[in-house]
Amino acid sequence: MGFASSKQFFVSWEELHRATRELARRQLPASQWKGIIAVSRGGLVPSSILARELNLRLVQTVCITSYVHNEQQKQLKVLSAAEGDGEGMLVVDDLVDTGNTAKKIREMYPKAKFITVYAKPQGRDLVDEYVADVAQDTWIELPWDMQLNYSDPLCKSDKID
Ligand SMILES: O=P(O)(O)OC[C@H]1O[C@H](OP(=O)(O)OP(=O)(O)O)[C@H](O)[C@@H]1O
Ligand code: HPA
Ligand SMILES: [Mg+2]
Repeated sequence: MGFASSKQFFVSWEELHRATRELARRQLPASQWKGIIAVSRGGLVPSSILARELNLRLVQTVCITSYVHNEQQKQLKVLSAAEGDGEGMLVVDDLVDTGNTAKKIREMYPKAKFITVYAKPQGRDLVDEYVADVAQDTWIELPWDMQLNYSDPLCKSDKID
Protein backbone atom coordinates (compact mmCIF):
# COMPACT_ATOMS: atom_id res chain seq x y z
CA MET A 1 0.00 0.00 0.00
CA GLY A 2 1.20 3.53 -0.70
CA PHE A 3 2.51 5.63 2.16
CA ALA A 4 0.12 8.18 3.68
CA SER A 5 -2.82 5.91 2.77
CA SER A 6 -4.68 4.33 5.65
CA LYS A 7 -7.70 3.08 3.70
CA GLN A 8 -8.17 1.10 0.49
CA PHE A 9 -10.67 1.48 -2.32
CA PHE A 10 -10.93 -1.69 -4.41
CA VAL A 11 -11.90 -1.12 -8.05
CA SER A 12 -13.28 -4.07 -10.05
CA TRP A 13 -12.85 -4.42 -13.83
CA GLU A 14 -16.58 -3.75 -14.24
CA GLU A 15 -16.44 -0.59 -12.15
CA LEU A 16 -13.37 0.68 -14.01
CA HIS A 17 -15.11 -0.03 -17.31
CA ARG A 18 -18.30 1.75 -16.24
CA ALA A 19 -16.46 4.82 -14.93
CA THR A 20 -14.22 5.05 -18.01
CA ARG A 21 -17.22 4.79 -20.33
CA GLU A 22 -18.75 7.69 -18.42
CA LEU A 23 -15.49 9.62 -18.92
CA ALA A 24 -15.71 8.83 -22.66
CA ARG A 25 -19.33 10.04 -22.85
CA ARG A 26 -18.20 13.40 -21.49
CA GLN A 27 -15.66 13.80 -24.34
CA LEU A 28 -18.34 13.94 -27.04
CA PRO A 29 -18.40 15.01 -29.79
CA ALA A 30 -15.45 12.78 -30.65
CA SER A 31 -14.76 14.77 -33.83
CA GLN A 32 -13.01 17.45 -31.73
CA TRP A 33 -10.19 14.99 -30.87
CA LYS A 34 -7.26 13.95 -33.05
CA GLY A 35 -6.32 11.14 -30.68
CA ILE A 36 -5.18 10.02 -27.28
CA ILE A 37 -1.90 10.20 -25.39
CA ALA A 38 -1.92 7.46 -22.75
CA VAL A 39 0.16 8.07 -19.64
CA SER A 40 1.85 4.69 -19.32
CA ARG A 41 1.30 2.49 -17.59
CA GLY A 42 -1.80 3.35 -15.54
CA GLY A 43 -3.45 5.24 -18.39
CA LEU A 44 -3.14 2.37 -20.88
CA VAL A 45 -6.33 0.45 -20.01
CA PRO A 46 -8.53 3.58 -19.70
CA SER A 47 -7.06 4.83 -23.01
CA SER A 48 -7.99 1.61 -24.76
CA ILE A 49 -11.59 1.89 -23.55
CA LEU A 50 -11.77 5.58 -24.53
CA ALA A 51 -10.30 4.89 -27.98
CA ARG A 52 -12.93 2.21 -28.58
CA GLU A 53 -15.85 4.35 -27.37
CA LEU A 54 -14.79 7.48 -29.27
CA ASN A 55 -13.57 5.59 -32.34
CA LEU A 56 -10.15 7.23 -32.10
CA ARG A 57 -7.41 5.35 -33.95
CA LEU A 58 -4.42 7.47 -33.01
CA VAL A 59 -3.17 6.32 -29.60
CA GLN A 60 0.25 7.52 -28.48
CA THR A 61 2.05 7.18 -25.17
CA VAL A 62 4.06 9.18 -22.72
CA CYS A 63 6.07 6.78 -20.58
CA ILE A 64 6.84 8.15 -17.15
CA THR A 65 8.42 6.28 -14.30
CA SER A 66 8.44 7.53 -10.74
CA TYR A 67 10.84 6.63 -8.00
CA VAL A 68 11.32 7.79 -4.44
CA HIS A 69 14.31 10.10 -4.05
CA ASN A 70 15.78 11.10 -0.66
CA GLU A 71 13.27 8.78 1.10
CA GLN A 72 10.43 11.29 0.61
CA GLN A 73 10.32 13.14 -2.70
CA LYS A 74 8.86 11.39 -5.72
CA GLN A 75 10.98 12.02 -8.83
CA LEU A 76 9.71 11.56 -12.34
CA LYS A 77 11.68 10.35 -15.33
CA VAL A 78 10.28 10.53 -18.86
CA LEU A 79 11.38 7.45 -20.84
CA SER A 80 9.61 8.35 -24.09
CA ALA A 81 7.03 10.92 -25.10
CA ALA A 82 4.58 11.63 -27.89
CA GLU A 83 5.67 14.73 -29.77
CA GLY A 84 3.88 18.08 -29.91
CA ASP A 85 2.10 20.41 -27.50
CA GLY A 86 -0.99 18.21 -27.16
CA GLU A 87 -3.30 20.30 -29.31
CA GLY A 88 -6.47 18.31 -30.11
CA MET A 89 -5.32 15.42 -27.93
CA LEU A 90 -6.81 13.78 -24.86
CA VAL A 91 -4.13 12.92 -22.35
CA VAL A 92 -5.42 10.02 -20.26
CA ASP A 93 -4.28 8.66 -16.90
CA ASP A 94 -5.99 6.32 -14.46
CA LEU A 95 -5.76 8.70 -11.51
CA VAL A 96 -4.30 11.83 -10.04
CA ASP A 97 -3.00 11.66 -6.46
CA THR A 98 -0.40 14.24 -5.33
CA GLY A 99 -0.54 15.88 -8.76
CA ASN A 100 3.20 15.39 -9.47
CA THR A 101 2.59 13.44 -12.66
CA ALA A 102 -0.19 15.82 -13.71
CA LYS A 103 2.13 18.85 -13.32
CA LYS A 104 4.71 17.24 -15.57
CA ILE A 105 2.06 16.28 -18.13
CA ARG A 106 0.69 19.84 -18.20
CA GLU A 107 4.19 21.22 -18.81
CA MET A 108 4.73 18.76 -21.64
CA TYR A 109 1.29 19.07 -23.27
CA PRO A 110 -0.07 22.57 -22.44
CA LYS A 111 -2.73 22.42 -25.18
CA ALA A 112 -4.10 18.96 -24.39
CA LYS A 113 -7.16 18.09 -22.33
CA PHE A 114 -5.92 16.04 -19.37
CA ILE A 115 -8.46 13.54 -18.03
CA THR A 116 -8.40 10.80 -15.40
CA VAL A 117 -10.87 8.28 -14.07
CA TYR A 118 -10.15 8.94 -10.36
CA ALA A 119 -8.92 12.04 -8.55
CA LYS A 120 -7.77 12.78 -5.01
CA PRO A 121 -8.14 16.31 -3.55
CA GLN A 122 -4.44 17.26 -3.73
CA GLY A 123 -4.26 16.81 -7.50
CA ARG A 124 -7.80 17.23 -8.78
CA ASP A 125 -7.47 20.90 -9.78
CA LEU A 126 -4.72 19.87 -12.21
CA VAL A 127 -7.14 17.63 -14.15
CA ASP A 128 -9.57 19.01 -16.71
CA GLU A 129 -12.10 16.26 -16.09
CA TYR A 130 -12.46 13.13 -13.94
CA VAL A 131 -15.27 10.81 -12.92
CA ALA A 132 -14.86 9.85 -9.26
CA ASP A 133 -13.48 11.53 -6.15
CA VAL A 134 -11.37 9.46 -3.77
CA ALA A 135 -10.15 10.66 -0.34
CA GLN A 136 -6.48 11.62 0.00
CA ASP A 137 -5.86 9.00 2.70
CA THR A 138 -7.23 6.19 0.51
CA TRP A 139 -5.13 3.98 -1.75
CA ILE A 140 -6.88 3.04 -4.99
CA GLU A 141 -6.38 -0.66 -5.76
CA LEU A 142 -6.75 -1.06 -9.51
CA PRO A 143 -8.06 -4.29 -11.08
CA TRP A 144 -4.80 -5.20 -12.84
CA ASP A 145 -3.07 -5.23 -9.43
CA MET A 146 -5.54 -7.68 -7.88
CA GLN A 147 -6.70 -11.30 -8.11
CA LEU A 148 -9.72 -13.25 -6.91
CA ASN A 149 -9.20 -14.83 -3.52
CA TYR A 150 -11.22 -16.95 -1.10
CA SER A 151 -12.67 -14.85 1.68
CA ASP A 152 -13.67 -16.26 5.08
CA PRO A 153 -17.34 -15.74 6.02
CA LEU A 154 -18.03 -13.25 8.78
CA CYS A 155 -19.43 -16.07 10.98
CA LYS A 156 -17.99 -19.56 10.87
CA SER A 157 -20.49 -22.43 11.26
CA ASP A 158 -19.85 -25.00 13.98
CA LYS A 159 -18.83 -28.40 12.71
CA ILE A 160 -21.67 -30.96 12.84
CA ASP A 161 -20.46 -34.57 13.38
O1 LIG B 1 -0.52 12.26 -8.77
P1 LIG B 1 0.67 11.39 -8.53
O2 LIG B 1 1.07 11.36 -7.07
O3 LIG B 1 1.81 11.70 -9.43
O4 LIG B 1 0.22 9.88 -8.79
C1 LIG B 1 -0.50 9.50 -9.92
C2 LIG B 1 0.33 8.65 -10.83
O5 LIG B 1 0.84 7.53 -10.10
C3 LIG B 1 0.53 6.33 -10.79
O6 LIG B 1 1.52 6.01 -11.75
P2 LIG B 1 2.95 5.44 -11.35
O7 LIG B 1 3.94 6.56 -11.43
O8 LIG B 1 2.88 4.73 -10.02
O9 LIG B 1 3.33 4.39 -12.48
P3 LIG B 1 2.44 3.37 -13.33
O10 LIG B 1 1.41 4.18 -14.07
O11 LIG B 1 3.42 2.74 -14.24
O12 LIG B 1 1.80 2.41 -12.36
C4 LIG B 1 -0.75 6.65 -11.54
O13 LIG B 1 -0.91 5.79 -12.66
C5 LIG B 1 -0.54 8.08 -11.95
O14 LIG B 1 0.15 8.18 -13.19
N1 HPA C 1 -3.38 3.72 -6.35
C1 HPA C 1 -2.56 3.19 -7.28
N2 HPA C 1 -1.50 3.85 -7.76
C2 HPA C 1 -1.26 5.09 -7.30
C3 HPA C 1 -2.07 5.69 -6.33
C4 HPA C 1 -3.21 4.98 -5.82
O1 HPA C 1 -3.98 5.45 -4.95
N3 HPA C 1 -1.52 6.93 -6.07
C5 HPA C 1 -0.43 7.04 -6.87
N4 HPA C 1 -0.27 5.94 -7.61
MG1 LIG D 1 0.91 6.22 -13.87
